[in-house]
Amino acid sequence: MPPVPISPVKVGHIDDVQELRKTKPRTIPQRFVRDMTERPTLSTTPLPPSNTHMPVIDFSKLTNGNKEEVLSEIFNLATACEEWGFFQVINHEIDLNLVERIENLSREFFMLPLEEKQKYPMAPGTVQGYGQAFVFSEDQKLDWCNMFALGLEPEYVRNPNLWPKKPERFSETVEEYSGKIRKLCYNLLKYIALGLDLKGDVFEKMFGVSVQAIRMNYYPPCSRPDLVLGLSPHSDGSALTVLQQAKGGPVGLQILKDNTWVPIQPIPNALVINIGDTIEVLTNGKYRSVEHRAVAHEEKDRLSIVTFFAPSYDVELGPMPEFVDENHPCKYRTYNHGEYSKHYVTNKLQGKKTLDFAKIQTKNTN
Ligand SMILES: COC(=O)C(/C=C/C1=C(C)CCCC1(C)C)=C/O[C@H]1C=C(C)C(=O)O1
Ligand SMILES: O=C(O)CCC(=O)C(=O)O
Ligand SMILES: [Fe+2]
Repeated sequence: MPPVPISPVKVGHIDDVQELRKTKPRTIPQRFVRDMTERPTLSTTPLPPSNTHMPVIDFSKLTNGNKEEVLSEIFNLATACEEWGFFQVINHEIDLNLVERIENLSREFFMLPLEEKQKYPMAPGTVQGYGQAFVFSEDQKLDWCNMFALGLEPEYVRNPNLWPKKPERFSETVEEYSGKIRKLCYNLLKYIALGLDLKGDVFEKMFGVSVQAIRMNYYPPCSRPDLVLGLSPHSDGSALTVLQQAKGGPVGLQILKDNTWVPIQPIPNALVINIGDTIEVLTNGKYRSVEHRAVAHEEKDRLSIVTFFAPSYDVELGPMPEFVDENHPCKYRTYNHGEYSKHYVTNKLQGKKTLDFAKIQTKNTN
């Protein structure tokens, strides 16, 4: 009898992008070359700042402002969530030394020899460890990116075998950083709730022990950034995502706004926050998770550190009654978040397609 395959997912050979880059290939391997319709726009003519500068939220005004400042910043936050689905947070109260340490350690991790990183392999069809996530077939195009991801909270999403021993203090720093980001997420959810005229603790109570995961994305330079994508277009399956872009990197994040891919100019020391699919469902689409992607750069590498913050897997979710009435019919069914997570991580990143899982299909009457 032939041996039983360990994983039914056949992904073919996945080149390690950093190693590939070292060989300075004259042509980009076909598996990374996108079809014409998917290739990125790397416009050299700058868009007006009103398009590329996503809203900025001053967190210190929310936590320490006078009554007027608090109310006005909650209003700005609500507008950012409704009109952009993305915003940058300044004065977030996370020690800049910690922000710098996690950045340096992440970079040191990616700079380790391949054999060291491969001690923590991302098995085909899974999302934790070192490798490339969301690849499910041999003919799927690959992203110009190496990833390292870890489940953090609750205990049931952790895989202790994937926590690296090198660089020194990496794991402790991930724990320290993630504790602070968790607090920031709970705080942001409180102000998002208040901006929606809900009780401040509604999401914290609803989410149970929230799921949290971290992913470091390393995008090496690419001789033909016009042919590849750093990260395929997707929305995040989380409630909130927190993105830290390493200092000195090129513009890489693009968000789909009014059908145009808009490059986002990083603000030094700010964190980028985006609304995930969970908040879209809970608000019945009032706040939407926005499709985004990353592009590569010809000369510069780029590093991003991403936290996904979501409800516990046992939570049942659906649109909250406050957002459903005769003018706003219910757009999503009620489902279990654990099942949504499973669906999300077992499908390739493809715009907002994953959310079809929850959408109530409306009949086409034409
Ligand atoms: C692009 O999105 C992701 O990589 C991602 C993965 C997160 C996860 C891990 C890296 C390990 C632990 C499980 C978990 C699925 C959270 C996105 O996370 C989103 C997607 C869902 C669903 C979610 O809850 O967060
Ligand atoms: O690197 C980036 O800017 C985007 C990362 C991202 O969207 C993700 O990891 O989900
Ligand atoms: Fe994302």
